[in-house]
Amino acid sequence: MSLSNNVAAAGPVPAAAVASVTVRYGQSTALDGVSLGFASGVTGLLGPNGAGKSTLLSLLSTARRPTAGTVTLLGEPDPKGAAVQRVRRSIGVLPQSFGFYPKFTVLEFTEYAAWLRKVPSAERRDRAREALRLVEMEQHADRRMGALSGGMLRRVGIAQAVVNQPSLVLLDEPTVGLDPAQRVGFRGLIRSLGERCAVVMSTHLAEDVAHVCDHVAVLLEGRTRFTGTVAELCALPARDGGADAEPEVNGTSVEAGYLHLAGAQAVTG
Ligand SMILES: Nc1ncnc2c1ncn2[C@@H]1O[C@H](COP(=O)(O)OP(=O)(O)OP(=O)(O)O)[C@@H](O)[C@H]1O
Repeated sequence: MSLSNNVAAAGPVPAAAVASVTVRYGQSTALDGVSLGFASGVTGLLGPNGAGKSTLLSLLSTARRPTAGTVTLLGEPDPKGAAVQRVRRSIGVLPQSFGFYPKFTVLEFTEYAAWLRKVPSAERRDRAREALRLVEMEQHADRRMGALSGGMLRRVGIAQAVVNQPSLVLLDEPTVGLDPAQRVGFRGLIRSLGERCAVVMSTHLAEDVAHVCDHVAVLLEGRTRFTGTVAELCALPARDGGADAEPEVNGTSVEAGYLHLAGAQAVTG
């Protein structure tokens, strides 16, 4: 794909990931010739249930390979074998739900994640503490995982995703299940992550996109329906309706832009 088509093509930062892919599950097509690039900052993947967001994230995490097409990750085109292992060390993933042994302490769990990501043993404890500091969970390092609130668990989920100091962080609906105050705090955390590396975040929540994302890709039925800045998404209804007012970028205008593309389908699922 040409970088001029990228979600996040602006600036001199090379793309952390470029996917030009089709994915089929048996007879059904989950991604149909999707071409997207992801660079620094936070890119939101917006789309209704079944649009293909999680499938795209699974390609970017190397958990799945496309049926057709290629995924270039951190400069490595179509990584296989040793290249996959190398690339995985620089990727962090927060899945929609993650398993853990409830008796693990927060620190033990985060160190375990560091071990999984092949962080050298001499560095694991320091990296785990640093990741917990980033998500403001250091003071809870000795608490058992099974005793954490939902919001705390999401924070530890981010800590385990960044413990290997990744260049690419993939977050699958990171704010689901958080109360409004936690969601606001979490958005700040994700924004600050986007200042260090490329973050790709799937979400159903227009408010999250408005407050967190630099760029947005809208997926509908396995196809890319829109790529651009959040302001460009918000401007769509006014542009196509002929109005010349610049809409303010907020959750309502992101939702209006999205609904303009998606017809009657609701953003929240
Ligand atoms: N393992 C699988 N086997 C068969 N079909 C699948 C599988 N995983 C996903 N699909 C199908 O692929 C399509 C895309 O699913 P995907 O989970 O990527 O969408 P999504 O946008 O993440 O949805 P949601 O917002 O509900 O999480 C859907 O039609 C889904 O039913």
